[in-house]
Amino acid sequence: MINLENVNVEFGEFKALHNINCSINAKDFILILGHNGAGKSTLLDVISGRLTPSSGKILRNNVDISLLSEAKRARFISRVFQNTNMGSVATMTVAENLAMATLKCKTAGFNFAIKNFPQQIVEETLKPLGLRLEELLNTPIGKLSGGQRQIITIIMATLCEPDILLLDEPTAALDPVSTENLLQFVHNFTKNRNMATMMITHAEQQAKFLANRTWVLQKGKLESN
Ligand SMILES: Nc1ncnc2c1ncn2[C@@H]1O[C@H](COP(=O)(O)OP(=O)(O)OP(=O)(O)O)[C@@H](O)[C@H]1O
Repeated sequence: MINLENVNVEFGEFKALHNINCSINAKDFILILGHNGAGKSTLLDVISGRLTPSSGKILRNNVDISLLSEAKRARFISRVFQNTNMGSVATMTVAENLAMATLKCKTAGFNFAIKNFPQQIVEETLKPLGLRLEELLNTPIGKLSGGQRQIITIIMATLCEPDILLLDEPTAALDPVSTENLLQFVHNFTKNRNMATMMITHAEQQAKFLANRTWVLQKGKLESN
């Protein structure tokens, strides 16, 4: 589905990614491990289009997307950051944030989206979680706990059914119990979807039950693939 061919990323003299070759298939759950500065976020940056490779190619279904903008790739590649402020708006309610996320796949405006709030998100996604998040729809998202907000952010990132979900240390700001809950949520949420997930984590032991593949980056090189 997504293939990286001989991808290099250079910042001036410094080479952050060295000749990366890998493939990401539908339904893969790939853990990305590595020390600080190993190149993990840079790898997600180059896949999401935040960075353009210095050389090499990124293919989606055999089409070269290396020069496609981040905004255009967002239709099929969704990214969630450790800082939930980057994926949701604190002062807007949970419902407004979810409605806003539906706009990514439509041409309608925000007023239309909020007036036509998709109840199916409540019935099909929120209620089955059993976390009573549907009771918080009218609460500003900034008032939720870090774990609750991260769950809503991940749901928002997947409303347009991307091919691939990129999770950049989604548990980094969470306590151990919230980390367990979030990982369990991610497991339940991703397993029945026809979507690949790549997750950067420093919580390898806790997260390894999620993954069918584990990649380790070391000084910009992909050690296991
Ligand atoms: N815009 C940039 N300009 C120069 N160097 C950069 C830039 N972005 C990243 N780097 C360098 O590239 C290397 C890889 O950074 P990256 O953020 O990908 O590491 P990481 O594995 O995600 O680390 P961490 O676990 O600390 O988040 C680091 O040495 C970093 O300093």
